[in-house]
Amino acid sequence: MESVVTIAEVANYDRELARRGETGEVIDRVGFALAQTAVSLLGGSYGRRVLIVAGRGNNGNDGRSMAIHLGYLGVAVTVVKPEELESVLMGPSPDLIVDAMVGTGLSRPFDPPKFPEGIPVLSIDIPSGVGGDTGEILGGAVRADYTAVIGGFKFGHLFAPGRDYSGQLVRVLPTLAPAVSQCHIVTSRDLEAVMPQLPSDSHKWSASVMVVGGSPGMRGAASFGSAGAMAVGAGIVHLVTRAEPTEWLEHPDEVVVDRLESYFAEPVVAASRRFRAMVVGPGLGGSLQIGNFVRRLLIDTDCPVVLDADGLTCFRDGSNLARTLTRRRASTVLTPHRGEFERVFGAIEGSPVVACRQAAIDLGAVVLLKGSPTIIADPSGAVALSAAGTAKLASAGTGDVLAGVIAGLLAQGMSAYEAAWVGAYMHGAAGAGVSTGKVTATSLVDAIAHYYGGLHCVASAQELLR
Ligand SMILES: NC(=O)C1=CN([C@@H]2O[C@H](COP(=O)(O)OP(=O)(O)OC[C@H]3O[C@@H](n4cnc5c(N)ncnc54)[C@H](O)[C@@H]3O)[C@@H](O)[C@H]2O)[C@@H](O)CC1
Repeated sequence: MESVVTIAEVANYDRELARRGETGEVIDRVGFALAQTAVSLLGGSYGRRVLIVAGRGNNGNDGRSMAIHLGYLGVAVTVVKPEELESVLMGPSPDLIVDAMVGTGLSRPFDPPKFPEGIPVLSIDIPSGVGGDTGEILGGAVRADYTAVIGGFKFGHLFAPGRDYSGQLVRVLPTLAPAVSQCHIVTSRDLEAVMPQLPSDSHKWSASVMVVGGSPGMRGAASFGSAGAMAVGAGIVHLVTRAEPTEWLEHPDEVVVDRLESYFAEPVVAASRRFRAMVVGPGLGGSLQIGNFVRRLLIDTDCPVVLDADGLTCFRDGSNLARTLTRRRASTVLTPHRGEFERVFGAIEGSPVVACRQAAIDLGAVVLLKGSPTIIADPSGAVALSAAGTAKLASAGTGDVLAGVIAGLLAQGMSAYEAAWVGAYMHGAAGAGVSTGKVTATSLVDAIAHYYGGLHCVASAQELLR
């Protein structure tokens, strides 16, 4: 996984470089790498003009170092302070403008100078004016066509609106990142490394999933949860539901439907002993009686649970949920979208990463906050971000599919944290690959099955070669 660093981590790292007397040497390496990046963007150096707008801190120093290396490469470079920009723009037009005004040291609202239209802009590290920890714009910000990310990604590259100001991200010296980072962005390579391998003598109960959801008139959500689990290799899925039998006539035969006669938890707890993972909540409804039913399931069952939708929001405050989860004997993954998260934990002020991590620590459970990117927090403090996906995924039933996918992976023995970040990435990447205008839950299930199949082949081949 690629690391994502906080501004405090970068500042500590920079202080450590200064203490060791290595700042100058590092800035020289950064300048060299930035010059190479610019030349590659310009398609050469001969006859190219670059204008660098440099501030007073190390972001500006990166720009000044870049200027020296561009000069060695034969590029005509001009370095100006932000306040001098207007006067140099009277002369010949540059082929590239470099924004080296403020990087991670942004400390007050920024007033961006006006750049001429039609000339590409490369920001160093992060566009000036974008908050590194949140992606918020402080005052105004530079709209970059490219951002040369130095060392680790910053949250501001990944969260809107900063993401939309960053343009195309280009990595520069990726190893130049603080070793302490607890946050990573998931890539497809990470999935190949952790795909579960079921033993050759496995049978359908080796990866069995129970979905508890659906209610009269609310059949779809639980059905999509079941299909999601099947798509990633669950051997058998039992759906336990209060929905009317007539609502199941068109249900796929692979899923066994068990009718729940009342919201009395004991029979479900007894039946759950045969299963390796559960999804609790999609389409279940939100009455007090259902709240008590869900609480009993969480306390009395022994297999990992994905708590989704109504299963989550029947806990109207986080402390009640925390009390219940401290009595659980197995792992739990919570999968709220922002509205559900705020209903249970209160409004998110500032960084959603900080809020999600705190919720995971407080609950001792994995919390997956759906969004762009999706944040997956482990109680240890580790955080993964999944930026895979597309706005087309915002359609009814896709969240239920995700809950089922995570349960399918849990049933194959993955840890709660791994199953959550793998599930989130697979869900987003498969959805992005759907070629139709809108991703329906049904088309998403097919795409995930296809994606999972491809990954599984790679993982099996690697296993054979070991
Ligand atoms: N580990 C890393 O990631 C490394 C980072 N380096 C660079 O160092 C940068 C951080 O350097 P600094 O900590 O010196 O901080 P910056 O250079 O990003 O910003 C600090 C300077 O900007 C001014 N400033 C702050 N807010 C402003 C605003 N709104 N309007 C105008 N001026 C403003 C401050 O007065 C100060 O002069 C990174 O973004 C990166 O470019 C590299 O040079 C070395 C390694």
